[in-house]
Amino acid sequence: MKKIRISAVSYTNTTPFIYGIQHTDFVDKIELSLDIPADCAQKLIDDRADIGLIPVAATLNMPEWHIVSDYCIGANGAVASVFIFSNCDIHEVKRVQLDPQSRSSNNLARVLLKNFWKIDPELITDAPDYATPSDPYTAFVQIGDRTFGKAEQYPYAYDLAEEWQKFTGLPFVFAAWIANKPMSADFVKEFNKALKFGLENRLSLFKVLPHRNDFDIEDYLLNKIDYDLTDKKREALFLFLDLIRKLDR
Ligand SMILES: C=C(O[C@@H]1C=C(C(=O)O)C=C[C@H]1O)C(=O)O
Repeated sequence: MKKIRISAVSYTNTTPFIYGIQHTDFVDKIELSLDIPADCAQKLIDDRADIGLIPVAATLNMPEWHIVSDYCIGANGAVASVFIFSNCDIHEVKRVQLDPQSRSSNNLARVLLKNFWKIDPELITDAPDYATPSDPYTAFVQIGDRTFGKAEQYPYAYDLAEEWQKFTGLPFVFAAWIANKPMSADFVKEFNKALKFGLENRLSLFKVLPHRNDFDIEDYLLNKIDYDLTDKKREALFLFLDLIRKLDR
C-alpha cells in the first residue's frame, strides 16, 4: 500500500506528536518529514505531502482541505513562543518585520494591529536585518524555538495568543493537522490514537529533550501549548480566517 506522506513542524512544540507517531505501529504506514511551518504548508499545496501540521492561515490558499485530527498546536491565553518583540510600546511602532517561517502568526499580527491595537505600521517581509533591527521603532514577529528565552531581552514582548484572547475572549489555533484530500475514517482513528499516545507520554519525552536554563520546556509543553482542538478553538479558527479575509478591505 502507498504510504501516506506527512509533513510536521520541526519545532519543540511538535515533539509530543512525533514521539506518538514513532512509538506506535502507525509509523509503518506513513512517510514523515519535518519542516518549518511555511514549508509544511507549501508541501500540502503542491501535493508533495498528503497531510501536514500546517499553519491554519495557509488553508486560505488551498482549494480543498480537511481537518483530520482532534489535536492541534493551540493556546488558551499566553503561548510563550509567538511574539512581537519591540524596543518601544506597540502604539509607537512604525515598522513590523514578519517572520519568514510563519504563516499564521504573521497574519495574527496583522489582525491584531488593525483590529485590536488599531495601528497601521509598515509590514516588512524578508527584511535583511530580520530579528536584529537597529531602528528603535522597528519591531519583529517571531515564532517557535528561536523565541525561547527572548521575552526577557526586550523591553516589550507581546505574546500574540494572549493578545488574541484579550481581543476575542477565545483560545487560538496556530496549526492543525490538515489533509489536501479525504482520508479514510480508519486512518483518522489510528492517527488520533498515535498523537494521543505521544501527548500522554510527555513525561518520558522530557527525559530526552535538552534542558534550558532560560526557558521552562516542561511548562511549555504541558501548560502553554494547548493541544486539544476543542469547539472553542474551531470557532476561533474560523473567526481568524474571516478576519484575515477582511484585512485588505
Ligand atoms: C505556537 C507556535 O505555533 C506555530 C506557528 C505557526 C505560524 O505562525 O505559522 C505555525 C505552526 C506552529 O508551530 C509556535 O511554533 O511557536
